[in-house]
Amino acid sequence: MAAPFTNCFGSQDRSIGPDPCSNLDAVDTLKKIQGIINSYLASASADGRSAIPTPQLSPVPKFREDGKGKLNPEDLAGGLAEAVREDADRTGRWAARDSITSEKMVVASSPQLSINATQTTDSRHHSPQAHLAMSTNRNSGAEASDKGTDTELTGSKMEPDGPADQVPKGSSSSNPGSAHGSEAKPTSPLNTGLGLDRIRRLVDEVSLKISQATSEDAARVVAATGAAEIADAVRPPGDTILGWFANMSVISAVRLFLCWGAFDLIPAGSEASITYADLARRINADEGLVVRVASMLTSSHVLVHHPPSETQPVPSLSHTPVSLMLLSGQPMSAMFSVMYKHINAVSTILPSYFDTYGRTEPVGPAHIPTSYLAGHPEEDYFSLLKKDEAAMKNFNLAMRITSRRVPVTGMYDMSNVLRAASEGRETVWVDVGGGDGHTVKEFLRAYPGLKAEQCVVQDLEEVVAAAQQQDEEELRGVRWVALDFLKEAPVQGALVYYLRHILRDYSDPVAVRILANVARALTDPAARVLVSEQLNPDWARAPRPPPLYAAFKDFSMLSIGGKERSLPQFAAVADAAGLAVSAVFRDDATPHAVVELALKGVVEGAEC
Ligand SMILES: C[S@@+](CC[C@H](N)C(=O)[O-])C[C@H]1O[C@@H](n2cnc3c(N)ncnc32)[C@H](O)[C@@H]1O
Repeated sequence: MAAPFTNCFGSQDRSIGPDPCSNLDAVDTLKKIQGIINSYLASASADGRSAIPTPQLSPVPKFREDGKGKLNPEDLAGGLAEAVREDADRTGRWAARDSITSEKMVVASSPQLSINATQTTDSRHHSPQAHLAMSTNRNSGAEASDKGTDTELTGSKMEPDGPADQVPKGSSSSNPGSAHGSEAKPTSPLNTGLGLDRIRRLVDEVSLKISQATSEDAARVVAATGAAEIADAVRPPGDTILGWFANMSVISAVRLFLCWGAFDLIPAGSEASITYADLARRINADEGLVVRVASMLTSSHVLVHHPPSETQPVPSLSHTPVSLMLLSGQPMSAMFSVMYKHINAVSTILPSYFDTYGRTEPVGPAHIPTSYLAGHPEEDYFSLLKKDEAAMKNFNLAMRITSRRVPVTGMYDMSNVLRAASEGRETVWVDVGGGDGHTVKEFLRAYPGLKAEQCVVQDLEEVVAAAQQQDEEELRGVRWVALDFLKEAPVQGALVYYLRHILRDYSDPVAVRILANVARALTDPAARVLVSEQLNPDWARAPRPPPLYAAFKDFSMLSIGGKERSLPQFAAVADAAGLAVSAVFRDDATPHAVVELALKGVVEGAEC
């Protein structure tokens, strides 16, 4: 590993943030949140129920089954309870299996799944029984930890039974893990999510997770996620839906300001602002219209509103750290355009897409929602992108976003890589689908022992040509090689083949094709393929719903025919490509991980 340094949390920092010891103290912030929640809890009714009223719904017929008429909700609660009990049993087994995961695991047997490259459907065929038997790697050198697959809050594995108030009426399940020792209170499905137990549990979870965070950045992610979850638990249910409308309006206003170039016209200095009138004049719009659109952005804290004052007699607008990320040329601004298309624009055609292709997961690479939206369903995502230079440029810029939620370095144990580099190995690192080289750059920065000359970046011809033109100083010496990873093997003989955010763009059959091509380049038994992506639990059987960020990333992948995967799903595609999982390295604040693969037969215990 690279020389660890001690951060303000007194432990090895695993994140490369601009300022891991910034002024925000996540622990203090959490204490304040706790104070607010505690005063709320103190004011809640004494019978243990939330002070938030249960919504009064119209008496519509609810549970119909094949036209056989209404089911008795009481019976349903009993039936549900039974189903939940069975599920809890299964869940318990899965949680137990997942809880033996450690920083580094060795696959002791190959997966029970098989996928062949011509298969046309994917995850629905994955048997829940498919699993990997795992044991702690004696060579890892990393302290074993019982982290669950997700370390963001909702996905945590701290309490496998899930919140007590998610147990439907009639269930005998109790809540032995509650920090308060309270028994699960029977609730009707209508009351789900409104109980005090859930709030107490969330507050405890946030506290615990923050105390476990290894860096300020990681603590911030956990505190922010936790605060949002607590807010969700406290919020009156109608407000939740009204909140969606507000979010839709914020997105629409951001898009208008981006299209009008309005963010760029606001001066960026800390004291600087622009009057509404001046902004309206410069974008050729009515001032009244600008005020209405900008109000969405000031009320959502994207921009700051300055009322008339003695020094500034006319009202004006200024930037926040959020709007500064939306300036032209900023990766997050470029990502907004990508996500707007993948999520918002695609949502307008999704029902028609599934009517046309059937309600199945897209298998791609062609006939995916984004190509259907573009009116060229026969094209795949990247072929369409290649034809639009501006869109391609925007996409590559978007890939550069740096966020603690999508880490690059800090997860993988680089000892072997650095040893090979110091021994003068010619080709150490090949970044397959490495774009403009921004991830290689992060590795070169974080691990000076690795030399640019020992690295190769491979991508589509157009992307490589554009990257070479940029001629970035930090990337001088890196070898650029054009390749189509759907058809060709990368350069042979490297120690590491690194695929970050590649497999998630594709369905299983296509992912197998890519991995099989990479496997053909592995000439050295020590060679490893590193898949750096989100690692999901089996969401349908997980004790808790996924973290919102994890869920949205997977959902947005649907529009390009891709998906985020669980470890058994990664193992299955690897197996079909002649590879096996040799180790897993998890991030400490997000579900991101590096899944290490080796040729089958060279991994300890793996079947040939
Ligand atoms: C989602 S981006 C990931 C980029 C980079 N690895 C990262 O983590 O930011 C996918 C990358 O794969 C490249 N790509 C797409 N199709 C490809 C193909 N058939 N052959 C080679 N590269 C391809 C894209 O140009 C893009 O750079």
